[in-house]
Amino acid sequence: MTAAQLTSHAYAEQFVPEDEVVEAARHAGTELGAPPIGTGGGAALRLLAAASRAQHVVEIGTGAGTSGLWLLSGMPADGVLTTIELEPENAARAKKSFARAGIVGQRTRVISGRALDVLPRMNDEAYDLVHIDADKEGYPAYVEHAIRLLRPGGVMAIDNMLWHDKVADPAVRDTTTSLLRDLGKQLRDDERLVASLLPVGDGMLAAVKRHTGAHGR
Ligand SMILES: C[S@@+](CC[C@H](N)C(=O)[O-])C[C@H]1O[C@@H](n2cnc3c(N)ncnc32)[C@H](O)[C@@H]1O
Repeated sequence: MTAAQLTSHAYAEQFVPEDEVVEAARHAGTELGAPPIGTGGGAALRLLAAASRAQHVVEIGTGAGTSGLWLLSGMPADGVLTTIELEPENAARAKKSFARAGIVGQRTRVISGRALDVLPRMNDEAYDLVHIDADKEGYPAYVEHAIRLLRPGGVMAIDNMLWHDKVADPAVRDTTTSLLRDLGKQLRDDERLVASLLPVGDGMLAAVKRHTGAHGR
């Protein structure tokens, strides 16, 4: 990247400012070792939630609640976020983040547990948006659950799909980078989806689940 491109990228990342509750959640996430979504990624999540009028949202990987706060700010006022988190300490901090933001209790369900234990209990085609931001080795399985959970026209958002600039470099072939590179291409070519890799934050792959039979090409 040229210096001008770097400046534009940094400008875009900070374009939508975060409020102080989001900032505090982001710092808490970093301290807890649960890397929070950045401001650019958060603003993109808010956009996707608003554009899809996401009433029912699932998140895999709550952290300290940074991405959840962004999602909630784009959802309708009575929308419900169900977010799954392995570490009880992170889940507790996320609940605090949501309370600090004045989110009423009925709007969030923070489920403590392993995503692959929780997801199979969730209903098919009952959700408008699924955000995936947890352990990378779980991503292929989370994606399949997300496609099952989404209504036709629903949106999937997957964080870290550029994986610290390693995915774009074909010479980098460690396990996580290869997994994310392969997964991105697989989703790009998946007939069930309309996908785009957005260069916000660490890379957000966003995809809409097609209506059956609507290939539109
Ligand atoms: C990158 S952080 C999530 C950051 C969060 N989305 C945010 O913006 O603040 C990943 C989170 O996924 C959680 N996690 C890791 N493996 C998990 C699993 N198998 N099931 C559920 N959560 C998991 C971690 O404990 C961690 O809090």
